[in-house]
Amino acid sequence: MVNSAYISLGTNLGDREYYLHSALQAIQNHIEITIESYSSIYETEPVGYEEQEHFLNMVIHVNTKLSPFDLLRVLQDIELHFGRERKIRWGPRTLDLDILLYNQENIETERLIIPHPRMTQRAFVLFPLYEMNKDIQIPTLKRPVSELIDELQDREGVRLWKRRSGEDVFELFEN
Ligand SMILES: Nc1ncnc2c1ncn2[C@@H]1O[C@H](COP(=O)(O)OP(=O)(O)OP(=O)(O)O)[C@@H](O)[C@H]1O
Ligand SMILES: Nc1nc2c(c(=O)[nH]1)N=C(CO)CN2
Repeated sequence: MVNSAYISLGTNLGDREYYLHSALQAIQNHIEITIESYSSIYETEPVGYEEQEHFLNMVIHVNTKLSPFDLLRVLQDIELHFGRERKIRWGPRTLDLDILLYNQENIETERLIIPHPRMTQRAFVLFPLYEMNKDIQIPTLKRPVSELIDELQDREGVRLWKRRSGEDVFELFEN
């Protein structure tokens, strides 16, 4: 069975664009994952731990035969390959790959929680997700992403950085 998943990408250390493109390539190269669509790339102010550089964030939609647990393992291997170290909670990182949604499933285990437990309060996740699919439902809440955006406490600090202009072509966004 082919499953539909949304994955968020984040980076705020080193050559941020290199890490995003490398992660996309590594995901695309996996034989059991196909990237169906990409959001634009957003530059975002850090949330949670504020004494750090701005992030680049984006969301992708993939089809995969992998279970959610196998998908998590693949993403964690890619994070590690690109030098991810876990030092400070919500602190700086070369690459962070989170599973936001997996079909319309609700999973609650020690290793994996889907929908991602903090996604509904994170403008840096909801804006790119909304760009890709305005009607997508968050299964635990049974509400569309558009309503969550309306209710966000803090929607500042998320700026379009590179607009998606083709299948995998990004153009610098001119203000
Ligand atoms: N939906 C999910 N996607 C990715 N990791 C998850 C998910 N649910 C639970 N986890 C677990 O969270 C652990 C910590 O992940 P990570 O270090 O990326 O957290 P973080 O990025 O610092 O913070 P946050 O989880 O708030 O984004 C992982 O080891 C993983 O087992
Ligand atoms: N703007 C922004 N802030 C964050 C991010 C992120 O990807 N973007 N990731 C975090 C830990 O997952 C903590 N804070």
